[in-house]
Amino acid sequence: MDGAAKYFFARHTGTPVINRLRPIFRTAPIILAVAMLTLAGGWFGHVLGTRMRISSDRAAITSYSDQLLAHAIDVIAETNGAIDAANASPQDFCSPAEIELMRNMLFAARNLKDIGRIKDGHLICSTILGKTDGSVPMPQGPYTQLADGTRIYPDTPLAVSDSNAPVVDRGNANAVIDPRAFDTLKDPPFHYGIFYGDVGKKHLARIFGEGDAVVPAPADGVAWSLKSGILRRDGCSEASGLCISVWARLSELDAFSHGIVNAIMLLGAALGALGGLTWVNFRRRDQSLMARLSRALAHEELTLLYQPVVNVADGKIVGAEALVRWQSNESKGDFVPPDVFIAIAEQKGIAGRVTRYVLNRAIEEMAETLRLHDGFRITINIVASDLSDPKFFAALDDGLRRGGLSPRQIGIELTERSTADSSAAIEGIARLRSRGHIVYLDDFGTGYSSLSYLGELDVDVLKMDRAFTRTVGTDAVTVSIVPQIIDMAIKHNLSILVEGIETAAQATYFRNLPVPVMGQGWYYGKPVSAAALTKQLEQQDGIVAVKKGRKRSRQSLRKTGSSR
Ligand SMILES: Nc1nc2c(ncn2[C@@H]2O[C@H](COP(=O)(O)O[C@H]3[C@@H](O)[C@H](n4cnc5c(=O)[nH]c(N)nc54)O[C@@H]3COP(=O)(O)O)[C@@H](O)[C@H]2O)c(=O)[nH]1
Repeated sequence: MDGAAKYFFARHTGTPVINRLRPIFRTAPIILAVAMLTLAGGWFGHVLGTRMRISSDRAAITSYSDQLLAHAIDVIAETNGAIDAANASPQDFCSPAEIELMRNMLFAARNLKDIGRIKDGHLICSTILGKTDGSVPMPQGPYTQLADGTRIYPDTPLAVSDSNAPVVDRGNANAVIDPRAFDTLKDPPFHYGIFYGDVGKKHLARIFGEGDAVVPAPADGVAWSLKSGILRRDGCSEASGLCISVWARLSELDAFSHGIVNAIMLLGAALGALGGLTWVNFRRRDQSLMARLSRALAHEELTLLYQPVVNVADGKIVGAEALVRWQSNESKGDFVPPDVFIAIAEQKGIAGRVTRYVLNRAIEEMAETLRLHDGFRITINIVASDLSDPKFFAALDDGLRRGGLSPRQIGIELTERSTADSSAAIEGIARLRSRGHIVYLDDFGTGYSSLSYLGELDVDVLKMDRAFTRTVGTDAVTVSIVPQIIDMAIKHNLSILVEGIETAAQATYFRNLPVPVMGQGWYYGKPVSAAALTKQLEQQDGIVAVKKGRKRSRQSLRKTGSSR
């Protein structure tokens, strides 16, 4: 295809467009997720901030309401006191002596404007007017009458001036409350209404405050409401006969609390964004690790080390565990620990590729040694998914055939974790054993299964986790579990491989057990290369491979009497 044809083909199949859109498809969901988390964080911050702000606004309103109530109690006490004293006056009705008496009472009061005597709906005398001609009528406006005969006239035009004030009368006396009695307590943006009367029967008159005719709801207590951006508190006290309503527009309340809400909202948004970016970062890191691992497998960058397994009785090597190593070429030769990349490979579904890689490589590197050392065995670690993966079983068959090995020479290690789905594990283990492989239960005792669960898993060897080995010779509580695990293995007719033997004392402890055990650990040898392990075996068994594919043992050579 020439250039023009290629261009035509590409154009008409839409490839360049898709290629150009690909980064958008890839990044759009990430941007969307981060944006959503940012918005969710902001929303959460806003809700939290608003709650905090409302609770602080409530505290401010409550404190203001308490001040008003305390003052209202004084005002009402003075009013009632003056009316009662006038009614009980020992002087002649509206005599100069009685007017003098009332004037003295007025001077002593701080919140009253006038005190008077009334008869037949007319003011007969008062502290300000003195004795009238009897033609001054009592206020004609609406009033609230209480059970004891008290009448409350809210905001009444006064006879003595052109101002309005609340007037209370009872019996033959009345008192005019100073209309500015609450002026010193005015505190914008708070608004208030002060009601007096019979709280229990909700028979109340507004004596002060703004023209909100709504009578507070609670008989004795407090009610809050938030409507149309107005926060309102209605509080009543039956004992004083007073109800105080205080309200304020949220938008006018303390600018500082607005600042707090905004700050918390921004903090929430920032935390949401941070969470989103961290998630993206982890995802990218996992994905890039995954992509690198995939390339490393394709380029055969992963290597193997082999850790000797010995017969504890005489220290002779009877096997080795293949352990994968990854020195990533792409990140300046960084070592990535196997438990890290195996876990991610398992999550992303490519752990099976690692298992098959390790199996193939181990057979490639160790087949000759395995053929020469009859009782010697290499074990490989597998993951849960391998137990039901046909590719794994095919790779086993293929590897054994290529290496000319018997299945007993390739042992399979699976962890307690991979046996958690017990029915698949039981089936997989049975399949491996029926093919002649020796199956090891790794990390035994670390928690995924109980000791009794062992009976269900038909394995050959129990690998006791090094967490228990470490306790030998110490006072750790778990040391008591070691004999229990050994007993359990004996009871189930299992061989025992003790992991992590690091000291001579530990080696002695396991050597002195009543049953023979295998051991693995730094005391016997750290993981080494295939060549180093082969050398150790050659030294141990006196067997060497003859170069260029002619493989014979010294022993067999000695037996046939031939020399090199
Ligand atoms: N599925 C696969 N899992 C694998 C493979 N290769 C390794 N692994 C698993 O990764 C985990 C870590 O392994 P590693 O870092 O290789 O550590 C092994 C030994 O080096 C270490 N060890 C051995 N002896 C001692 C000792 O005396 N002290 C001590 N502190 N550590 C010691 O133990 C690890 C082997 O453990 P185990 O497998 O339980 O026998 C580990 O879980 C590996 O299984 C792989 O190819 N596939």
